[in-house]
Amino acid sequence: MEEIKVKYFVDGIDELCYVAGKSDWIDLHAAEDVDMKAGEFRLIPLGVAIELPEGYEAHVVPRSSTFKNYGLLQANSMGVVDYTYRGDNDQWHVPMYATRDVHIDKNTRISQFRIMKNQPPLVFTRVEHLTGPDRGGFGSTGK
Ligand SMILES: O=c1ccn([C@H]2C[C@H](O)[C@@H](COP(=O)(O)OP(=O)(O)OP(=O)(O)O)O2)c(=O)[nH]1
Repeated sequence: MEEIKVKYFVDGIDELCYVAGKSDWIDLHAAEDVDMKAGEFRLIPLGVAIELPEGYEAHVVPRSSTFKNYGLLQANSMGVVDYTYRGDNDQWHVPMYATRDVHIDKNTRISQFRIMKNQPPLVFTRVEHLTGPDRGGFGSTGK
């Protein structure tokens, strides 16, 4: 098992828990009570900073039930936590947009994350033409 250091910014939220055999995504908790009005945007603190293993990043997405239960949409669709975001003050947050008035209790599980290997270093070379077969452009395969 990979050991990962986690700093908790507040008391009263559950510690991160890897549930073997169910899913390898790990739930994240709101670190404070949150009240939002319909149409409001808020950066909700998740109460943790995490020292990611070298060569990894984390992807943060909503739990499947978050919209149904709270009417919240993650404003950046998916959060990317870089390997370099790993210091004492690098608390994770989730940007949320409220589609209705909502109250969320501190410690509510609103998001989930997993870690992913970084892609290899890339070099981009400008060319006039590509050598691959043409697929027909955006939206060309059907309705
Ligand atoms: O949903 C998110 C997305 C990002 N982050 C943190 C981790 C990430 O490493 C850092 C910066 O994110 P990113 O590079 O995507 O944002 P930016 O808008 O380009 O900001 P920066 O100027 O800090 O790079 O913010 C979160 O806590 N939650």
